[in-house]
Amino acid sequence: MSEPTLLRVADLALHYRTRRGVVRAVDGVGFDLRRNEALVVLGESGCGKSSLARALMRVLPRNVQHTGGRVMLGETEVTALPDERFRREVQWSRMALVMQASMNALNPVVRVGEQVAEPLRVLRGWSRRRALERAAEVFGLVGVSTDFLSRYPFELSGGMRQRAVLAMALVAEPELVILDEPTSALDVLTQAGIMNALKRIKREQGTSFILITHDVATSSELADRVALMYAGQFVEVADADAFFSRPAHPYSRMLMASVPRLRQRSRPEAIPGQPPNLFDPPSGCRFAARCPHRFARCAHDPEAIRLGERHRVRCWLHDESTRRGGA
Ligand SMILES: Nc1ncnc2c1ncn2[C@@H]1O[C@H](COP(=O)(O)OP(=O)(O)OP(=O)(O)O)[C@@H](O)[C@H]1O
Repeated sequence: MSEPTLLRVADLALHYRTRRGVVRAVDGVGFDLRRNEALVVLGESGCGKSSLARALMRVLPRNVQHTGGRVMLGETEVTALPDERFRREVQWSRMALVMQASMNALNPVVRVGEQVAEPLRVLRGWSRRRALERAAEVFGLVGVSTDFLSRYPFELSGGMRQRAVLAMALVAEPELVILDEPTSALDVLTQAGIMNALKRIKREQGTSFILITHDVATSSELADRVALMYAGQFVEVADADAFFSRPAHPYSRMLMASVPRLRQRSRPEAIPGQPPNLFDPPSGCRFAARCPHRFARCAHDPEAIRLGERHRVRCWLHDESTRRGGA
């Protein structure tokens, strides 16, 4: 039996105000996530992945011009909560974020265990001792010896610091953890160790994850679902098996062909051209300028077309009338 839905996101938007105009970094993103499910969000640099995480967690810079959409976490309409209630009832306790490069943001003069325990002291009012006991438990979960609880960040390797940051995100037992490029600054063995820890946590704790990355190979092991983001939008969302074996969007197919593989004789293919400018994205399909299959209909914004029960693709090629030859 499938798990119940944990997160429903509809029409999520985050636009920034800049001197050059408005940047539409997240522009109408929608998806569902079940409990105990991991969604990997893939996409080229600058397509809006970190902004998506910020919008979900309300970690917003000052120059926000517009936020929009609806986010439901279980039965809670998160987007309807005032900031203060969101911070008290959702941030860290139900939804936690490990931001890009956050392992470098640990406080250098506070022992690691104290930092990991802090959300429990602030959010739940736990005593120092009780919070440290829970921190020790979570250290075990993420594969860090409890000896490190009393160390300072500079005494830990990069991999250990990243695990400590992960422990901090997990300490209050959130239902959902969002990880933004959690392993990109680390060597491959350390990356693999952290991905294994995530898999174990998912299995043992039933946590849901949104893992943001541009690293297709590393992320594929954890993924139950995959979303491919392009120019502020999700162009395809599917079960991982379907995405990796039968990608439907031309951009997904080109992305998969660009991933280097062991034993592959031919060179991986680069995707020609550049993503569109997010100041003034084109009015039709945003990938059309780079797409070898573009046709007249691509001048209109494609809808999210349903290919299977949980497979959506934003491409006119998959529309019934195109397939019948009526485009
Ligand atoms: N505070 C901001 N003000 C203005 N523009 C911003 C701001 N933050 C991000 N952007 C722009 O929004 C777009 C999306 O950025 P974002 O960091 O979300 O992309 P990303 O896919 O996470 O990229 P990367 O993989 O390089 O981190 C980019 O064009 C970026 O320059």
